[in-house]
Amino acid sequence: MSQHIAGPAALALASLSPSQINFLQSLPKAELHAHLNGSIPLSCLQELAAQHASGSQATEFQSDLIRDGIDKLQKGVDLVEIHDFFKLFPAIYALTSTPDALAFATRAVLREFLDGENPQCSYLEIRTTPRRNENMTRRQYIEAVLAEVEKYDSDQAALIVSLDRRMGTEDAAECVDVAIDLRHQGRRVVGIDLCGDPMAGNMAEFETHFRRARESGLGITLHIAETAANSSVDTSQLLSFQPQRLGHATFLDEAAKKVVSDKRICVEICLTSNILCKTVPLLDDHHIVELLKNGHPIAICTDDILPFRNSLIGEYALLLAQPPLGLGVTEDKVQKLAEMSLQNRFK
Ligand SMILES: CNc1ncnc2c1ncn2[C@@H]1O[C@H](COP(=O)(O)O)[C@@H](O)[C@H]1O
Repeated sequence: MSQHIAGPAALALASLSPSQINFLQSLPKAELHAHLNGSIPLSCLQELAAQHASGSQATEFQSDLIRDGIDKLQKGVDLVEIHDFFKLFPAIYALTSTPDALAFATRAVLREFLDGENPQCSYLEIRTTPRRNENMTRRQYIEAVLAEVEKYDSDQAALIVSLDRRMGTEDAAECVDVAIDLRHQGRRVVGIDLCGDPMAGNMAEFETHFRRARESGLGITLHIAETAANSSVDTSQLLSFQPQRLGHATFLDEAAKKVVSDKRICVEICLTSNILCKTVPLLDDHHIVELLKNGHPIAICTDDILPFRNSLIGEYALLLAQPPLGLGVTEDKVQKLAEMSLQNRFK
């Protein structure tokens, strides 16, 4: 594991015995909610920054943006609230703006999760939002990432294409078109996600895109009710897209909770992310407590290991560690949760 971990996951991990750590490392488990550009190892980003600085095209504005962004990530981000989180990405995006740089970053992310003596997981569904710029089309973006994903076995890695809540309908349609087309060609695109600033966009406009994706056999996962400000209308609109999985689902109202519970929709749980983005004050207040009590399907995930400085083993340590550092879940139960994550992968 090369990623430096810090914060709640690191404290929980440090409190475990060597045999508990061995237990967590040996558990087969799936990482189902990891954003590509939020999961780039810092050392890889620094290498991309060095290449960028030596390139002739670097403008002063971009160089300052990148230096400032890397500096923040290196020190460890301290978010006042979730909206600060999204401001981290322009610097990262400046470094992953060509197919080569994107492929380089994707290789590093895949290695981080899947390679080495103690890989973080046995199966990874990496997700990313296709960007178009002067160097690449959205299709070229997806193909650059997918080519790296497909270097791994189909039981190890797959791609989810993310739509951003801020996307216009034509851009969203283009992403879904490419995902469907690649899937029809037998390529390893397994799902469509909806992510981005939780307050942006009109979800009614996404209905047609998710219907088409569903009808083509792609899995659907949606960031939902990530902040207290997300409305019931927004939440019920998203549930009408018939997702198989939900990201965060922190602030579901009672009606939404009933739908999620009745349909046993898997919730992708990102403990460190929610605590650092301050949507959940303490581990004990996290909605995982209720989901665990109800035996609801969940998958433990990292979200963005670059800014959150966590790891999948660290997130599992938050389950196993004794309170107040962790939730004190038994090994038997942790094992079942790891199995559950594998059962909820997209096909
Ligand atoms: C903290 N919780 C979150 N909530 C919502 N969206 C998030 C997110 N974490 C990451 N993203 C989304 O993923 C993008 C980065 O990866 P890709 O460029 O797609 O690979 C971010 O720009 C944001 O839109």
